[in-house]
Amino acid sequence: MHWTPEHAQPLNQWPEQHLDVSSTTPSPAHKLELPPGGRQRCHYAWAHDDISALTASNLLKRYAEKYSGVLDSPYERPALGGYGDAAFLNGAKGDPEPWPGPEPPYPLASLHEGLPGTKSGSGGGSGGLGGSPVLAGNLPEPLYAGNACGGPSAAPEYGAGYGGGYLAPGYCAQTGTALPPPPPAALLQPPPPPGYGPSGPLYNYPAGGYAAQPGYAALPPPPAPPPPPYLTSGLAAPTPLPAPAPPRPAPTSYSFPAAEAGVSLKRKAADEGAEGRYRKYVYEPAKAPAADGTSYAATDNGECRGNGFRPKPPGAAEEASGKYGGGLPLKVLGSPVYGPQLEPFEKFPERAPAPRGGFAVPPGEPPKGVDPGALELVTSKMLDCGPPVQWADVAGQGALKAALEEELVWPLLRPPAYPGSPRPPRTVLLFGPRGAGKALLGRCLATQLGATLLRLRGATLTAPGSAEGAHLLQAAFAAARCRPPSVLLISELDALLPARDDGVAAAGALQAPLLACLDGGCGAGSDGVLVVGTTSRPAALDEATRRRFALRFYVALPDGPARGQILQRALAQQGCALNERELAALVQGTQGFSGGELGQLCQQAVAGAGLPGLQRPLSYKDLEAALAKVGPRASPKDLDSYVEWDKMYGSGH
Ligand SMILES: Nc1ncnc2c1ncn2[C@@H]1O[C@H](COP(=O)(O)OP(=O)(O)OP(=O)(O)O)[C@@H](O)[C@H]1O
Ligand SMILES: [Mg+2]
Repeated sequence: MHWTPEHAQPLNQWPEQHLDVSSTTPSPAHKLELPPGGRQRCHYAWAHDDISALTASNLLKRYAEKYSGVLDSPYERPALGGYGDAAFLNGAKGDPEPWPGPEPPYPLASLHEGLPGTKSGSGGGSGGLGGSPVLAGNLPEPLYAGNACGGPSAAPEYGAGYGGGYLAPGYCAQTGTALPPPPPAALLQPPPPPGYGPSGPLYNYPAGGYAAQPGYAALPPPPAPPPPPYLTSGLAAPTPLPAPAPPRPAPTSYSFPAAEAGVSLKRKAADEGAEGRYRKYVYEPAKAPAADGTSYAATDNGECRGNGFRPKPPGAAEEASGKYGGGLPLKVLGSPVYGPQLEPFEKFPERAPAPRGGFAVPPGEPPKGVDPGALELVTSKMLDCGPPVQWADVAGQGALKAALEEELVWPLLRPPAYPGSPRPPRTVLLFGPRGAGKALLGRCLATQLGATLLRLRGATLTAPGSAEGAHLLQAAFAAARCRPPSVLLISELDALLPARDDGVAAAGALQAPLLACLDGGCGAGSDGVLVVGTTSRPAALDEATRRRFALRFYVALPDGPARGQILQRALAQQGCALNERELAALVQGTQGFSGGELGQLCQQAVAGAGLPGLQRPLSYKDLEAALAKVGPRASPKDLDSYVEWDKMYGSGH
């Protein structure tokens, strides 16, 4: 058949002039899946009118020579009638059946071979997608793992720089090197007929393309570039890309970001810190105190002119020993402090707890109405001289730590902006599951405020009966008030209140003295005293008690990374170091555990291993065995109730 220019009529006249071609070779841009059912005469729309007649006839001749065998290939093709002409010829209009069954589409490359930009000689490995972006767009992803050409719409041989010309397999955009400017697309590829845009499938291949075809898996290496004659003259043949890198093996191990080298996380944290709310909390090792010692005004005797809370005096040595009877401070006991958190948290210059013993009630008149014996008891038994707790010692809880710092610590440390300016909050309620870290955060607040910490437990106060308990409570508030700054941490606050669920007043309910002290009774003014109440039963608090706490924060269970950090630290204390895969499995297996329960798990593992004195480090098996005995206490229903309570009464964060 001789192609003549009138064949290349504008497409809108095409229906009147469709062509009967003796050759069954489709124009490359209109390569159709020949319908199954044997050899058929096909009608093709030739719609390009830009290549010269000579070129076209050369092309035709070549196609005819090269592809005359195609129709003898073994694939069964459905009868052409299976696709209405309109459907067949205007694939975008019709919706022909997707190619049936597993039968693979015949190897495309052999059909595209000999096309401009393709290699000469025998059909190379398939997988080269025809140049037509639409054709390519609907076929399986190119099988090259490292295909530099992007998704399926770009032929895996050349990048877009070639405008999707007919490309032999194996050429990819030289992303690094500049390709010669692409030849005018019209030269390389006849424009698709109207209605076939790159977006609309020209041939309605199944959207997901075809399943990877057998035999396609191991593609032969990309063939050599086609000799120049097949490329529009003047274009240098693109240099072949090196064989694509083999796909990377899936990562076998799980690495806790916080467990990574602090540097990388710090860099990451710094990046994360660059924007967003936690900008100022980018984790940094403690900085040396500023030359003048503090970043806020302090009276000459080192007392902070703020709200009675005192910054750490410049250069004050960290108290070496702590509540652990001369043991190493908390930080040293475990593995190095938690690596920078996932939500990094800036540390204030590390603060030492108030000097030990400095809490003795000043000589002279004990505060009025306070039982001296109780006072003595409180200051000796309830004073917490534990090691300082820095923000980084609390794993996870990034948002909560930010809220505590911004809404509590800073306002308390900052001197009043002006006389009569609103007083910062002096009471905060931390609620959440047992062992979630509420008391730990209370201790952290005392460290950040440079305050002395007095710890009370609701159960301890109610045990000796309400009268005794009331004296202890009043003495605690009085002691805190006569030695500011101090933090009064009252755990299990709910134990002080009448048990609301059964309506019967709990023995020793101390609600009245509690509310009186929270209202400023029990001793001198409450400047310089922060009361931190914690409870795992917030619903037991009645409205009167709830309202006494200006801030109420939910302390949730640790998430995966936080659990990993707590486990790593607890295991380090047992001389146990799991590999990342084991650690990941353990983190996965301790979903719903609180920090306290993770600690119990490790202790159970030690006990279970029957290792008096730990002759050998704990193994993963010991921990697995312990998992059978220690489980999370908080049920999903409990967790939901915390979230509900937080929504209703929480300060949010
Ligand atoms: N986020 C955390 N990071 C590090 N350690 C934690 C964390 N949460 C809990 N722990 C550890 O778990 C143990 C229990 O923590 P804590 O006493 O603060 O829990 P709690 O919420 O006060 O429990 P309860 O409700 O029983 O009083 C402590 O040893 C603490 O160090
Ligand atoms: Mg507690």
